[in-house]
Amino acid sequence: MPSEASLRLKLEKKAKLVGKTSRNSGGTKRNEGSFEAKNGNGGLIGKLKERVRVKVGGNGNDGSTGKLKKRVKFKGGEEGFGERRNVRTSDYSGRDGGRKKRIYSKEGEKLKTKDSEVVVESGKVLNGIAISKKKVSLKRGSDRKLKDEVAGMRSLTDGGRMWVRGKQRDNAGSEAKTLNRKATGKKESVVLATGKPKGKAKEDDYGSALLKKNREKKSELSKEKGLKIMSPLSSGKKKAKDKAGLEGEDDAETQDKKPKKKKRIIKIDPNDISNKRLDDAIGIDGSKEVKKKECEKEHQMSKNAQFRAIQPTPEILSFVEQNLLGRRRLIDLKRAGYNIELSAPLDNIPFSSSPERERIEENAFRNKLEFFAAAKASSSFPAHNLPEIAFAGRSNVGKSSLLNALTRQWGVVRTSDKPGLTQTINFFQLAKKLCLVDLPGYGFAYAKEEVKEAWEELVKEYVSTRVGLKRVCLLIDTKWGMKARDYELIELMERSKTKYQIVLTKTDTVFPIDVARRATQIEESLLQNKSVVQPLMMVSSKSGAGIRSLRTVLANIARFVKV
Ligand SMILES: Nc1nc2c(ncn2[C@@H]2O[C@H](COP(=O)(O)OP(=O)(O)OP(=O)(O)O)[C@@H](O)[C@H]2O)c(=O)[nH]1
Ligand SMILES: [Mg+2]
Repeated sequence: MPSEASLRLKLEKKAKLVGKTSRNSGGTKRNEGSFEAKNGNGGLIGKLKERVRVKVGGNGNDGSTGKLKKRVKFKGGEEGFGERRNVRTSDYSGRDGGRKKRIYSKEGEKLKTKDSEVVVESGKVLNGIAISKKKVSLKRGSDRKLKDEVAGMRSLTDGGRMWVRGKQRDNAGSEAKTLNRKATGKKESVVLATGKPKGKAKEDDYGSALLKKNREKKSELSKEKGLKIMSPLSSGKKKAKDKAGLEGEDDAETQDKKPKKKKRIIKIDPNDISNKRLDDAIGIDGSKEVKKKECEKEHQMSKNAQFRAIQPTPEILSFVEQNLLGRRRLIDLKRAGYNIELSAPLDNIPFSSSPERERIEENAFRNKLEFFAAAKASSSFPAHNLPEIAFAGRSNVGKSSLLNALTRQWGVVRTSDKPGLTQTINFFQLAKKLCLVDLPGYGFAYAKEEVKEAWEELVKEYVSTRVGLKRVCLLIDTKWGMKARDYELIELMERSKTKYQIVLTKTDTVFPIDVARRATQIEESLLQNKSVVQPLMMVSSKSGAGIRSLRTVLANIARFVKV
């Protein structure tokens, strides 16, 4: 019967195989068969299926003594098997013959045998064989063949690719090439690198059959998964190739087969108010507030940059220099002959000739400054029988101080570094010649909102309705410039056709160039205004700079005004 004949044939084949295996374990033949590799001391048998088993004779010529098996597990590379694979190798020590042992080697760990040492250098390699890793170093010359066996194992696990290291690279490499060529042919064969330059790997029926089977299985797998089987070792090189565009046709096909990732496009529904978008909400860390602050800072910076870009007119620059306006060192003033012990030293007129002094003494400001009325409401304003000059401006700008500086009568008008000291309209007269009016300030002040509003209303009423008001000195802090409330008052005075003159105060707090810049800036901003009186004045009640000039300008009002 044909079935009996085939059974008999199979039995005979098995019997043959058993005979060969026993010969190999004895170490008499070397590298015979694709799955057999032996060194001088022992045998190695590798089986590549889903698992690869390697037996290495640990000590002595009898390979049977070293039968301890280890299991090496590694994951297939990205383009590799795509599944876990097990590799079994024997323990190099060979002491615990026949007993299986699972060893997970770590990086740098040395696996010692009696005659050899295997060092795993890096990575996830879990055994001294280090199939998927870079370097396996072996010590002692006698174990060079073991190294070859390891290389042979690599060749197996690389799916037929030869991987030979060391001195035998050239020879073994050539062998590998030959055998690879064979493998690509119709008759598939698998070869172990023997490590012997002169030795030639021979095919074994059993081994080749196994490998063929294995290859078939792999190819089936790869077909199923649409992936090319590659070892983890070769995956790096493969990537490099991919980059260089050296991909073969097969690879290109494989790439084509890979499903392309679809880009997720998130559409925002403008009508959806269920969830606020990030832009609409204040971040948990207050990012919106931070952004706002940054914007403000940028704006501020740009404003400063704009201010620095102002080119002062030559007239203003010369005025600043002549009147020693701006921040000056007291030592310089002392050297120039000014008495810095006195208030407003620059108004001392130390080197003035007597006619000059007389002229100053003659004007209205030489007279005694007298307080005569205070008003909290328009109804309590005093009768207007003198030409009036009012001093308006933000709180703490230096209105009261300027009155003292102009008359050089310190202490008549109360001043304070606390904004909001003057809370009523205070009327002062200079010997029945001139009336000076100290107005409450507007803007920030230490007072209740309703009280401040009342002041503002009172000031607005005064400057727009007061009969006999000849000029309003609108005081602006040189450092800060014009603010919104200042423009508000200007608008009001423009409407009521009240004459006003801009006076920059506290010029001693900034550099001379900045005094000139501020003056130029304000003059330019008020070019269209009709009620503004030129020139713009610059003073410092502290240093006395510019006080004389202002005094002269204001004294002229009194001189030419007939009440
Ligand atoms: N450095 C400097 N400080 C000044 C100058 N003029 C006034 N001050 C100071 O500024 C502060 C406010 O001065 P005041 O004259 O009270 O200001 P104000 O405009 O009357 O203030 P309110 O009455 O609150 O509206 C005081 O501490 C003064 O010493 C000046 O020209 N230079
Ligand atoms: Mg005041």
